[in-house]
Amino acid sequence: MNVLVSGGAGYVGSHAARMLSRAGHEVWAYDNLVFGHRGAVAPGRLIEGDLLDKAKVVATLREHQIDAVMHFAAFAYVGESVTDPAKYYHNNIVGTLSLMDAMREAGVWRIVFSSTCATYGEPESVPIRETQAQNPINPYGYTKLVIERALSDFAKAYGWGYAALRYFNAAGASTDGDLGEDHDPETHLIPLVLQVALGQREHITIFGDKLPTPDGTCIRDYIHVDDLASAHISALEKLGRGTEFRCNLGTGQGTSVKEVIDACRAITGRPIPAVVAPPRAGDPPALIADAGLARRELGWVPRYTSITPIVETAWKWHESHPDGYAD
Ligand SMILES: NC(=O)c1ccc[n+]([C@@H]2O[C@H](COP(=O)([O-])OP(=O)(O)OC[C@H]3O[C@@H](n4cnc5c(N)ncnc54)[C@H](O)[C@@H]3O)[C@@H](O)[C@H]2O)c1
Ligand SMILES: O=c1ccn([C@@H]2O[C@H](COP(=O)(O)OP(=O)(O)O[C@H]3O[C@H](CO)[C@H](O)[C@H](O)[C@H]3O)[C@@H](O)[C@H]2O)c(=O)[nH]1
Repeated sequence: MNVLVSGGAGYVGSHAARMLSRAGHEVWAYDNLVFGHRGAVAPGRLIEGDLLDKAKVVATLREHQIDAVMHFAAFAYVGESVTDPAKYYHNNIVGTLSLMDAMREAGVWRIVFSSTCATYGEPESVPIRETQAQNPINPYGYTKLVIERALSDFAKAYGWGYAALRYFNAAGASTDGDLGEDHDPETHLIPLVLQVALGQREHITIFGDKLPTPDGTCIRDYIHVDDLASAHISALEKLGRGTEFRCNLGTGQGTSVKEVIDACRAITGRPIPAVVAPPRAGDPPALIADAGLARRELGWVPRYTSITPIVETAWKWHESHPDGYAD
């Protein structure tokens, strides 16, 4: 297929674009480079543009005879979405609806969408199944839920085929160390811990150590970025007219903040000072996917099921790219 990857110069999108291309698809990344990196995209495959520039999206879809869109482009800082919700509603909802209008105009009806476990809000129980209620507790999660709903309506009314993939915590980097996580500002746990290992930060702050978990720190389900990418390709290949597919992408394994830090100490061999601070507002103590549906429906099996190999790939990237893509 000819695939347009929105946000293809970003962290998850760049890994997916490369895997798509290696699987034999023709791939173009569409990114405004607000957070993306030129160096994360194969030469000649980056189209610089904004989701909100509908005319440019339509022209791009037509010029490259696009069959499907993988839609990663969004803003994704949970905290900022609370303090500046307008920015999130505008980019993640208006921007995505503009992309969807452009797809209709160009006759493109297949889309794989980056959703999030943040659409569940405070989980009713853990592990989280797709049947749980979705009650997001921040604007970021709500913007993603709105698009899930819009996609469902488009599937019913216009015969679109879509997959909304609810990632848990994306982590790790490509095994060859060429692609990795480079966010500015960085807020995610693993890159922050590895920046401490590199001497770029003095310590890692643990947000709470008296939570109702076995070691008192937050538990998350870390899913390798290449496993996310392979799930996207499996989902894409499954889309027919009217297909509606919504599923979690996680390993089903929980890892605590302390366990992540210990894994980073063991892998880097460097001391990583940690300081305990109060819990971060809105952080549920434990988020773990029930990952059964993706396995059953997509035949998808994550390659990375424990934190050690995930951190090993992340360390390979951070050690060889201490300044990220340096662009
Ligand atoms: N990283 C995670 O743990 C995680 C978890 C759940 C869901 N997600 C979702 O996955 C997707 C990718 O996340 P990421 O971590 O790779 O983020 P990222 O910021 O690295 O990538 C997003 C890319 O989209 C681009 N972009 C943003 N707005 C755009 C616009 N209006 N027009 C064109 N390009 C635009 C940015 O420049 C960036 O390159 C996001 O939709 C995010 O909400 C991420
Ligand atoms: O300096 C830090 C940073 C994080 N944490 C903890 O580490 C865990 C992971 O935090 P991240 O910020 O790496 O990830 P989140 O779980 O907050 O966020 C992820 O899940 C969200 C849904 O809740 C969104 O989908 C978001 O895009 C995605 O990165 C959390 O328990 C957090 O409290 C720390 O202790 N110290």
